[in-house]
Amino acid sequence: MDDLVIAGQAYDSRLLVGTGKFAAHEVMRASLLASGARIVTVALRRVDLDRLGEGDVLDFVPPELTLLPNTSGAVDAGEAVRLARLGRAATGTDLVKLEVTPDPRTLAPDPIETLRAAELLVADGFTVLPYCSADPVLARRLEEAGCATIMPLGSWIGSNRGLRTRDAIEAIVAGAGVPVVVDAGLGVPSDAAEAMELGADAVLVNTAIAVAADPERMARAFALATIAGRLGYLAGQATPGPSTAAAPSSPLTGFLGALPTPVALPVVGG
Ligand SMILES: CC(=O)[C@@H](O)[C@H](O)COP(=O)(O)O
Repeated sequence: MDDLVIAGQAYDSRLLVGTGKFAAHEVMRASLLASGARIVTVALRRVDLDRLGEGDVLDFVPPELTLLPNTSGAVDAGEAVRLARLGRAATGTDLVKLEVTPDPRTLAPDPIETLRAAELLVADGFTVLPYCSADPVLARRLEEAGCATIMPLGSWIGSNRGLRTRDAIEAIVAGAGVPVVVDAGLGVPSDAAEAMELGADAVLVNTAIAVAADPERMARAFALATIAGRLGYLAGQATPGPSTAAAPSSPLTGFLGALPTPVALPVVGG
């Protein structure tokens, strides 16, 4: 058993999946199932409450999965809090993925507004999972504010540029007392493995799965990569050697030294 535990709740998958950008709701549903994810995030602004039960995106999220509404589109703390409260009223969950992204070009999270919103939402009884810059000081402040996880970016949302924040993620992991979920920009399964090998507790992937030629297969690939990276981390990695010298994998001296004088091989066929 190696469950991901968030706010006292155990999940047997360390891959969280987003629901945007899929060509069709049916493809999304099949991909969610293929990913093995237990937590699925949905943008509250995409949910049409009047269409629930009539083909809204939420109708295609398998009911056994935990819904993590997000405040995507919010540009300041006030808007994020309003969206979160609407989401809670509509879905009945206290979980919220806090996103405050005022810059339309980078969708970079606003650290000050994110922290402010986190404080307000925690005080209001939410379980807050904040999307944030890869900044160990901010991560500490969010944790102190009562956030249930820290969700630093790997690279810009939707960029598929991989783990550009590797060093900062390592520093965050080293100091965090809550799960660290690397969120955004993971473009290929090996990016997820890399994040997990660094010691991240989980990863969140949306675009790379949704826009793949075969989203269902890509979802499975991310699932396996997440597991592989986690196992690699738990197994304890070897320290990299210097770039200028090899270290033989087989201890040649001991083996050759133990051999007796060469033996004459029998001649076959004449
Ligand atoms: C779906 C979500 O909530 C975001 O965190 C984001 O969209 C994920 O990033 P990628 O789309 O780059 O995977």
